[in-house]
Order: sequence, then structure tokens, then C-alpha cells
Amino acid sequence: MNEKQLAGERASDYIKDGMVVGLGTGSTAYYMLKALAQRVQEGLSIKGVATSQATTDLANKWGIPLVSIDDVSHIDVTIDGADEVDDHLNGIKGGGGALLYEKVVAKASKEVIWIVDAKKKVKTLGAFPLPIEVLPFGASHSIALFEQKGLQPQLRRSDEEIFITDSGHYIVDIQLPQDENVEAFAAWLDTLTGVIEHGLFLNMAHTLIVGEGDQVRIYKK
Ligand SMILES: O=C[C@H](O)[C@H](O)[C@H](O)COP(=O)(O)O
Repeated sequence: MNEKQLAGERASDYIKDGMVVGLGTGSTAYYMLKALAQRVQEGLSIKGVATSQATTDLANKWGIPLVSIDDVSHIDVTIDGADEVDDHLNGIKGGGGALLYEKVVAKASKEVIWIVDAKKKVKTLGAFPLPIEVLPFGASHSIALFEQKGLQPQLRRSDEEIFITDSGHYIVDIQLPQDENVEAFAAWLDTLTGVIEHGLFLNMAHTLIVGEGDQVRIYKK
């Protein structure tokens, strides 16, 4: 079994009968969804809140019941992947472009669990480019600002076309400055007009499940 599968399957154990569950996006969340679908088939009763169209499609295909985030007062637990996670359980997300809905769902959740393979557990965030979701209107000005700050922005593309998020925005991938405090950098990003959201998820995860070789390691905040 690969590390992503180990982490994803273990995470599905955290889902209990009657819960509203935030369903993450990506190749690791895929395994959690698969394990959850199996449990639903065996009689587990949950309601899922999907974080992307891709996850909605998988849940529909596998018979996981979904509700809209606006039809629930809270989410009991959200299980999602991440691109990098440090020792404080701060992370970078958005490698698959789902960061906006993922952050909205995480913020509505009582508990957030991340599932990753071992290479994503890092000492310092920033080897993975930081995804910034920007408004298409004026995107060239957002990119110019990042360029001016030395952040090496790259407008994300998919098969030559500009990548469009589920909510109709662009993604600009930048290099996280290594000499700057991540909280301060996230706070600066939050002030920028035209920036819809960014992939720094700070103080959001409570539990990290890492598939490492043929073992699972669990870290708590
Ligand atoms: O936008 C995508 C999400 O943040 C994913 O959860 C993240 O990129 C990790 O994906 P994967 O498990 O495929 O590496």
C-alpha cells in the first residue's frame, strides 16, 4: 500500500456515524473518499461537504451523500490533503487549485485532519510554490506586484490554457520568501486587492496523519 493510501485510509477511521464531514481534494483525499464510500456502503450515515467539483464527482460516483455547505451550521471534521506541512501543522495547500473552497470548509470545521505522504512533512515551508488565487480582472497587475516583490510569479496553466479554479479565478504560483515570517507574509497577502485567497493555511489543522513507508504517524497540534 502506498503512503497516500495508508494516510487516507487511516483518516477515514475518524469519521463517525451522524457526522457532517468536509471532503478534501486531491490524490491523497482520493483514498480517504474511497475508504469512506466503503463504510457508507456498509451502513455508515454521514453528510459530506465537498471542497471541489472533482471531489463532488467522486462522491457522486461512489455514493457518498453530499450537502451544500450553506445547508449545515457546522462541519464536524474535515479531512484533506496538503502540499507541505511543518512541525507546527502550518501548511501550504492549493497544488490542485482547490484552496479557496478548502479554506472555507476548513474554517467552518470543528476539527481539521490533514493526510500526507512522508516527503510533504518539512522543517520550513516554501520549497513548494505558494498558490495564490487571484481575480482574472486585473490579474496582470497582481502578477506585476509579485514580480516587483521578487516573488517569481507564474500564472498557472493547464495544457497551454490558463488554469481556471472552480470559482472562476486564476492561480498565480509564487516563491515564499525564506527570510520572512509566514504569519506576516500571509497577513500581507490578505491585504491585497485582487487576491481572493492564498494557500498558506496557518493554525487550521489539528491533526496530521503521515504515511511513512509502511507505517502511519499521527501528529497533534
Ligand atoms: O488544491 C489542492 C489541495 O490543496 C490538495 O489537497 C493538495 O494539493 C494535496 O494534493 P495531493 O494529495 O494530490 O498531493
